[in-house]
Amino acid sequence: MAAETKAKVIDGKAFAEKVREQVAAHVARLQAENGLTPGLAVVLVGEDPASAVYVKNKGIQTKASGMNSYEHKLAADTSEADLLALIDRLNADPSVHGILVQLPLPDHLNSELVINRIDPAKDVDGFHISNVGLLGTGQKSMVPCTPLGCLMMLRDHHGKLAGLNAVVVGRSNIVGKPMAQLLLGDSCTVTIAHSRTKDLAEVCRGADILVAAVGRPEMITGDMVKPGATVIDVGINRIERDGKAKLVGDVHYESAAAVAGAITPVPGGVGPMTIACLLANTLTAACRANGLAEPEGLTA
Ligand SMILES: NC(=O)C1=CN([C@@H]2O[C@H](COP(=O)(O)OP(=O)(O)OC[C@H]3O[C@@H](n4cnc5c(N)ncnc54)[C@H](OP(=O)(O)O)[C@@H]3O)[C@@H](O)[C@H]2O)C=CC1
Ligand SMILES: Nc1nc(=O)c2c([nH]1)NC[C@@H]1CN(c3ccc(C(=O)N[C@@H](CCC(=O)O)C(=O)O)cc3)C=[N+]21
Repeated sequence: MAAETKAKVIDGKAFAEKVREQVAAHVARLQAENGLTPGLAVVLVGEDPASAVYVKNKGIQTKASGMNSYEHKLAADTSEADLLALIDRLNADPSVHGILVQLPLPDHLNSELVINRIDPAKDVDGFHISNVGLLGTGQKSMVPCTPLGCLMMLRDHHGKLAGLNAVVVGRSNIVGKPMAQLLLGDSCTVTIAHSRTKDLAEVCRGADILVAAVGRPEMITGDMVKPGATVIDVGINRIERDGKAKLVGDVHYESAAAVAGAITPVPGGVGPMTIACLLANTLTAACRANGLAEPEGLTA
C-alpha cells in the first residue's frame, strides 16, 4: 500500500513559470525603454542526448521570454583551442550577455580552463572561479542556477531561513558547495554531507532543510527525514522500472513525503527552476553590463 502523502508539494514548474513571466516583463521594459535585448549563448560540445534536450529547452524558453538565443553546437572532437577561441569571440560580442558551456565536456577538454575563460560578468552559470570567490565572501556575483532556484523555493516556503538547520548532501562545485554558501548567506546552520560522511541518516535527521544532490536514485528515504522538514530534491536520474523509462530524484519520494512538511517532486521541482534562473541570470547580466537597475527578487 502506498504511504499517505502528508507533505506540501512545492510546485517548481508553476514557480518557474512565474519567474519566467517576471523575466519576460522586465525584458519587454528593457527593449521599450533602453532598446536592449539580452542575449544568451549556449555552447554544446558533442552529442550527449540528454544535454541536447536541455540545450533545446533552454533555447525555446530564452526566446519565449523575449531574449536572443545563440546556440553553438560543436563536434565531439573539437579542439580546446577552437573552443577557447569561440569563448573569446562570445566574450567580445556586445549582443551576448550570458554564456553557458553545457557540462560535462568530452574528456579531452579541460572544463576548469574552459569555464575560467568565460568573462565572469557573462558567466550565467556562476562557475567561474571569480564568481565562486565572490559568492564565498558574500559579494555580488553570478549565482549558480540550480542552487539559486532551490533558494528561491525555500525563501518562498519559509519566509526567513535564519537559524534553521540545513543539511546539503553532495559537495559538487556546481550544486552542493554553492547551495551551502547560499544557505549560509541566509544564516542557516549548514552541514555538508558526502560519500565519506559517518551515519548519513542521523545527520539528515537533524535537518530542518534537507537538500539532496547526490546523483543516486531514491537514496534519501523517509527514515532519514525529520518530521516536518523541507526536502529539496535536486537529483535527476533516468532509470528503468517495470520495463519503462522513468525520471526519479535522489529522494525516495513516497516515504519522504509521508514524513516531510514540504517536498519538491521530480520531475517538476528543481529542474524547471534551474532554467528559469538561467534566464534571470542572463537578464541580470544584461542589466549590469549596461549600468541599469537589476530585476528585483530574481537574484540572491
Ligand atoms: N535539477 C537540476 O537542475 C540539476 C540536477 N542535477 C542532478 O543533481 C544530482 C547531483 O549532481 P552533481 O552535484 O553534479 O553530482 P556529482 O556527482 O558531482 O556529486 C555528487 C555528490 O554526492 C556525493 N555522494 C555520492 N554518493 C553518496 C552517498 N552514498 N552518500 C552521500 N553522499 C554521496 C558525492 O560525494 P563525494 O564528493 O564524497 O564523492 C558528491 O559530493 C545528479 O542527480 C544530477 O543529475 C545536477 C545539476 C542540475
Ligand atoms: N553548464 C551547465 N549548466 C547547467 O545548469 C547544467 C549543465 N551544464 N549540465 C546538465 C545539468 C542538468 N541541468 C538540468 C536542467 C533542467 C532540468 C529540467 O528541466 N528537468 C525537468 C525534466 C526534464 C526531463 O524530462 O528530462 C524536471 O525536472 O521537471 C534538469 C536538469 C542543468 N545542468
